[in-house]
Amino acid sequence: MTHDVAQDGTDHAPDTAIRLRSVTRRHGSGDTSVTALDQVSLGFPKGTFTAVMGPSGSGKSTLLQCAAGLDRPTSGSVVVGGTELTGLSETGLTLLRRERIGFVFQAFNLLSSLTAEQNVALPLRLAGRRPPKARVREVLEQVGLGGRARHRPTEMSGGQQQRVALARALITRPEVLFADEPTGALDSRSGREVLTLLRGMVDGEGRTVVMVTHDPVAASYADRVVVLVDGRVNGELIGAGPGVGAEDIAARVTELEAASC
Ligand SMILES: Nc1ncnc2c1ncn2[C@@H]1O[C@H](COP(=O)(O)OP(=O)(O)OP(=O)(O)O)[C@@H](O)[C@H]1O
Repeated sequence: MTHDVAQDGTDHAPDTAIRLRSVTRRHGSGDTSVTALDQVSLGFPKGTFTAVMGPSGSGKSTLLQCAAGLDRPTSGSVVVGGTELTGLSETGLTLLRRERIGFVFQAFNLLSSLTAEQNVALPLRLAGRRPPKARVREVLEQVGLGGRARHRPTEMSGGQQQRVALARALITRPEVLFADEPTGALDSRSGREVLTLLRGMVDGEGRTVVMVTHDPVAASYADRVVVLVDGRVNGELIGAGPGVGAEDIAARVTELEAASC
């Protein structure tokens, strides 16, 4: 897909949620430096679900962190919904993350002293906004936890906690949802529930989801699988999509991982 990039660096591709251009992320310097991402160029079309796979240490989390404005590339550019992140101040990045991006992590990251509804309302409170009760209830219902609003994380299963984390990510109606191993700590049934919800956010609401996973079953919920090896995109499966089995994905990802050897 081609499109124009204006002189001011804004990205006018209306159908691209995130674009990475030649993104390199190096840690450290000199002989001990590690290149976590090496000239990665990728676009994530709006309303699609992408899984990022690859061996341990291949740069998957770094890719997610750079794309989400949680980490800054050493070089290259990241554009989210037309906004070039590399030019933003820390405050600008914080605001963008708060208003336009949602996150879900393997470890849920809920505050244990708060109830489900208080956890869900937190992003709005942090933004200085009064969380509308109806909206909090709506997102909790969306993830199937309408009856658990007053429960604390310790009173919920792992799958329920991850669904609270999902509701918290959705409260601001983000354009893009990033998920780093969202099912990594869950049993397979709870994992499937979370993946079905992620899929629904793409199909039902047109959101863009980017998910790091080691699990071909999780990847089988995505439209596309990007395979990273040694910080580079080694290939991708387009139209991975629902209907393509996890075994097929596992086999094709293994082939793509080996292709650099
Ligand atoms: N803060 C850091 N300082 C130094 N090296 C780092 C740092 N963060 C990541 N790295 C290195 O960058 C490379 C990519 O790490 P990253 O966590 O992105 O990989 P990953 O594919 O997500 O791995 P895993 O599947 O094991 O979670 C690895 O070699 C890692 O050791």
